[in-house]
Amino acid sequence: MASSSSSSCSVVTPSTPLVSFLEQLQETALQTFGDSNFDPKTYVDLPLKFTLSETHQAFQNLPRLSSNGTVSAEVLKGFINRYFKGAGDDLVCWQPHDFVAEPEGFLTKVKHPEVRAWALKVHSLWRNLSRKVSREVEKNPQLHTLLPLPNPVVIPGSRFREVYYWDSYWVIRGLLVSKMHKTATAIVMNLVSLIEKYGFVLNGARQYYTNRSQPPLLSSMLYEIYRSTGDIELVKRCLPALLKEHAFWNSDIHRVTIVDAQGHSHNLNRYQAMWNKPRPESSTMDKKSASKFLNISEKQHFYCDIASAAESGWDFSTRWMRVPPDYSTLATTSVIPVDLNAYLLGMEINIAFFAKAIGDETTVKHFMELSDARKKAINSVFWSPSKKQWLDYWLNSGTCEVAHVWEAKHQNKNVFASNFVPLWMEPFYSDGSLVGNVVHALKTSGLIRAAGIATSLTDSGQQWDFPNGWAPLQHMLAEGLVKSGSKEARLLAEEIAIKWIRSNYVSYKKTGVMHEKLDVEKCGEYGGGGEYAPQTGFGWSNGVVLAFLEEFGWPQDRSIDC
Ligand SMILES: OC[C@H]1O[C@H](O[C@H]2O[C@H](CO)[C@@H](O)[C@H](O)[C@H]2O)[C@H](O)[C@@H](O)[C@@H]1O
Repeated sequence: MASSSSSSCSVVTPSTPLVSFLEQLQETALQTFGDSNFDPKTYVDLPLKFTLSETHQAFQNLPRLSSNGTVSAEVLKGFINRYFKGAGDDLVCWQPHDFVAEPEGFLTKVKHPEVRAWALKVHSLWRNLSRKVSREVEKNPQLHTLLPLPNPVVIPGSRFREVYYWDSYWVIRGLLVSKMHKTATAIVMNLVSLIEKYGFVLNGARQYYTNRSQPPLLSSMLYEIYRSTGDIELVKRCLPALLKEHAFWNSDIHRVTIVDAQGHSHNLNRYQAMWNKPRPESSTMDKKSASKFLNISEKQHFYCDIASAAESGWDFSTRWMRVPPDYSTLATTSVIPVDLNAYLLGMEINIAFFAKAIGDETTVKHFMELSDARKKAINSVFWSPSKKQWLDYWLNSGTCEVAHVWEAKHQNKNVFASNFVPLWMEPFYSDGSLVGNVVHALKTSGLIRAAGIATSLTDSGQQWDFPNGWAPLQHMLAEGLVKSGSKEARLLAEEIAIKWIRSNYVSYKKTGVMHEKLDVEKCGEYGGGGEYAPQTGFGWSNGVVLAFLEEFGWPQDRSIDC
């Protein structure tokens, strides 16, 4: 069965000759080196030393083995050394000017000496993760898939050697705890520069990420910085870009109309990449996964659904599969996701807030109306009165309906941490009776495990599923609970934060590094699954540990061990 969706996936961003060539190199490298320890992303990150045509010519002239037409390992290694710099060599290490080893007023509520020493270590990791795009990229952009950016960046770490959109939100939350307001502001300005150039914030700052975005949290980054600096000039500078980003997310490809049980129409949004080919950074894998589809349009749909899952940040998860855990039934563009619509509600509320701050009443009125409408849509389409949480909504497959008629059976009854993300948004966390119900639903959901909140209840082998726990999910849910002002909700948030901090601490002590994701079944163990080896560094994990320690502190007499 082809992955089908109600969308045509017909909007496609053109690829560049450089990316297409590097994909060819990636394919050859897989044939030559084999798939053990093979990371396809390495090859599309290689900066060229000479022009593309010289490099291409030399590649075509490589001697092939007469037995099977491939290139020998020795020849290919020699070619790569001669014609390419190393992956990541086009970023230079950078020492942020606003970093100090122990900032004044840093984590005053952390009294436990070991935890405090570790928190200072985590704080110091900003120096390891800070980079500047090298001048070379600006001078010769045609030799690099890395995109030039005006300011220094903070990267997630390891294979993620460029800036990422939604990761940046939790990096900024950590930087604010570290009193690094300038670095935080520089990150926002980089993302604004991407909107000015491409019309939206890219998944990451690479040529091969220009076909999709990621969960839209730029307005929330700006909101947090403004709350801590009061920098109104920054707000004025960023607001036009936010309006442009809002238009991007509400354009035809992302917008879906649902007619609810009472006959009211609601506009909601979905993820949809502007792409119908293998993702260049994982091209060899995507081609293999799509090989079961014989028909070209089925393949194109499948590729679009893969790239759209990457746009969701949840790449990959049973959330996007019509028949979980069968990866070939991925149909991301047929899902209206709860979390995306919660983020867009946040964006609309934030834009109204910024417009108010600068005295633009017309924009305030327009965005208040939009946020009211979205709140109603979230209640009508996603809310489940019996499960007391918000459920993703499946669109009918293979239809071209302009408006979809809501049916209860299309709500995805499976439990995901994303079902609770609306609680992170003011209209929901400030509703006292709703909060009580949602807290009860979360407590009994099965998601809260020994070492944090699980992503889902399905162990599919995909990284955005059980038993993995991800820093952003712990943070959004815990912060929503705290903001509700309910005592019971705060206690639950604190329980989640304590488990998460302990597990991060113990895994750090065992391995000497911070991890991208953790196994919530086993305190102190990092996570796994998915298409690449577990990564370390790690931007959002560091940010969430610092944000949790700032909110909850750590008393001297509380054990930090698992
Ligand atoms: O190379 C495979 C995929 O990797 C990225 O996704 C994962 O890492 C990101 C950076 O930490 C994170 O934002 C995302 O949530 C992770 O799933 C990348 O974003 C994908 O586009 C890419 O295909």
